[in-house]
Amino acid sequence: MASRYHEVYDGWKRDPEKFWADAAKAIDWFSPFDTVFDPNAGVYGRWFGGASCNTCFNAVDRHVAGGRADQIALIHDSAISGAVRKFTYAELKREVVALTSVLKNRGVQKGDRVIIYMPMVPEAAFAMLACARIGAVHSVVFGGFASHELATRVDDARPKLIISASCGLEPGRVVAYKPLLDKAIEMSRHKPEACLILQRDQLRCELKENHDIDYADAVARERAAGANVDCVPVLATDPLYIIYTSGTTGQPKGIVRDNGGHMVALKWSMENEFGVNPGEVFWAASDVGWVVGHSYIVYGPLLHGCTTVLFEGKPVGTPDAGTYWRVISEHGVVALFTAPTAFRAIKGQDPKGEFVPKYDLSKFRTLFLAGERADPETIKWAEQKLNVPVIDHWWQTETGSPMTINPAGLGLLPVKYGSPGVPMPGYDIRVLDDAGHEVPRGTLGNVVVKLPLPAGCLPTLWNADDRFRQAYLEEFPGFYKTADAGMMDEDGYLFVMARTDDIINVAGHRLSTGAMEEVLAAHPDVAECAVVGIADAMKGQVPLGFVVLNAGVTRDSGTIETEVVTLVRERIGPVAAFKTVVTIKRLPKTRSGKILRGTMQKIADKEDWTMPATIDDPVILDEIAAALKGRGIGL
Ligand SMILES: CCC(=O)SCCNC(=O)CCNC(=O)[C@H](O)C(C)(C)COP(=O)(O)OP(=O)(O)OC[C@H]1O[C@@H](n2cnc3c(N)ncnc32)[C@H](O)[C@@H]1OP(=O)(O)O
Repeated sequence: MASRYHEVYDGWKRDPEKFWADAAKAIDWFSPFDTVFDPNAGVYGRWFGGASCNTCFNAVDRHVAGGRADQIALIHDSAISGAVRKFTYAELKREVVALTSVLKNRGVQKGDRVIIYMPMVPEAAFAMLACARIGAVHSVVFGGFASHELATRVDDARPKLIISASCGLEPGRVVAYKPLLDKAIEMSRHKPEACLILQRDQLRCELKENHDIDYADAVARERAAGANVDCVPVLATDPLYIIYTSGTTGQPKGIVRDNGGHMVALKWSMENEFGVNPGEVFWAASDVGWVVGHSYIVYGPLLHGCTTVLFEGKPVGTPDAGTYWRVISEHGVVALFTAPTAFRAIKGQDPKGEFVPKYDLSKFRTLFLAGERADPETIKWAEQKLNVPVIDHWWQTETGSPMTINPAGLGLLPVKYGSPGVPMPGYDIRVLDDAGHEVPRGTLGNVVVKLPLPAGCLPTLWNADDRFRQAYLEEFPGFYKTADAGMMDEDGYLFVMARTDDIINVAGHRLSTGAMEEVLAAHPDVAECAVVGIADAMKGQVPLGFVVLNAGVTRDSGTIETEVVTLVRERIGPVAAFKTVVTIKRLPKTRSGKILRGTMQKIADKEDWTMPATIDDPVILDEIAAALKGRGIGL
């Protein structure tokens, strides 16, 4: 089929308001919008001002009323425990209504915040939808974060209630969530009024009297009492959720997502970008704690009337490299969205793809990869083994849906390996030099988006308009700064090469090296430190720490390094994958005192580097190279 991409994209460019007004027809509004886009509202404008709506209504209730009551809405497939649970749209509604009633009875109202700190269980999705149903603002915190990170989010979001679970399941270990939650609440200045705890059989936990509520008991009580809570009308511009993402310091940024624009953008993307039809099975193998989980495990598929798969497992080891193919065949998945790391892991264990023919993948049409750079070898391997189009695409927590993709629903364009595709309607993507001038096609520069951002993107940061302006809008006036560096080719395909800030991407997880440095610096024996992201064949990048010890420290440096690694795991969490610290005598700096992290990374990655003209003492770089060689790095 010839691609309609150019026609659709040009149509958006000619008349953006018409484009979004047409897209908005796919959503059921309680009352219509006054303006499609109001440039004078908010920081850079707001979408669908004046409209009232409800995201839970569109994701659940309208499907029940509209003939999908008996269609499976959500499949929980736990490759770790072996359990599979399925919920029809009618059952999903019953679960969500009962939970909403629990929240309501605990005094949770429109505008209140609720933190959800849960493993990959269906109750995490119920919790998100229950908040949406009464207009409460949820903030899901990824389970791989430790107490300190959770506490930071508690203090910023100030939740009335926290919904959590007794434990999560990782391969070979049960992760006790409750002690992490209790410690976070102990550390935070803000204290939630109560915690609703889902007890899992693998590890039950003690509940605190007058504070912790048993999730199952509370929901069962409401169900027995015949609870019924209607969807509360909220403004299209009211926040649906806050999702925290790494900033350049230890203080994460609270990305705000509104109700109206978010629904419109996701519904459009499901059909036109992912090429999926209502009633089909869509699987995003990510975590509800990440934006992919919000957009493409929960909201996107449900808004579109699809069946979504919520998978608790890993691409390998649960139990083998055939797990993904088992899930696709067992549940009739038509499209899978995952991170390239997952495919590198599968390829590493099953290079010949011997597990693939063991399963019936006849319904499977498309593989989507995002979250980190997809290397061409991995894409080609997946194409060859699966015999379906493999679509790399690019977006951010901030945007909530793809900025660039090869749009399956509009008809695929030719694939260019190494490129995550072409800009989607709403995104006028430019590449600028550091002075803000557009560079010629094929030239590397700062990737930016001309304002306004489209429906579904963040309107601001939670309680931090100024930080939003400063972080995203000030450096290139009139544009949103993606903080990615890349280039656009003659055919309008984008190539994304690197970050322009201190964020690194570890297995698709966006992490701040600045936040890690704050942890290293907190060790009593550390005088100075630096963290850089170095290349890793499996995870794309991993962090590498350097520490300079305080004068007079006589303790064994190996012991201190182990303590530093433990500290990062305790403060940030296992997801940081922080495993290596090298003790050095001095850090290389410019004469003005700036640490030469870029040069250190190049030495560790054995890339070409030139002696920085402003370096204070060039000999230090030899010391670094020697220290790294001693650890088998940069050889
Ligand atoms: C497009 C917009 C975006 O970019 S949104 C972000 C998209 N990113 C993603 O969806 C993430 C994709 N990555 C993954 O799903 C995983 O990394 C995959 C590929 C499955 C590999 O998982 P895994 O083998 O656990 O490695 P990892 O690097 O993720 O984990 C490192 C350590 O953290 C742990 N961990 C992970 N998740 C949890 C959790 N929910 N609760 C507790 N612990 C967790 C892992 O067990 C691992 O621990 P350890 O160091 O091995 O002890």
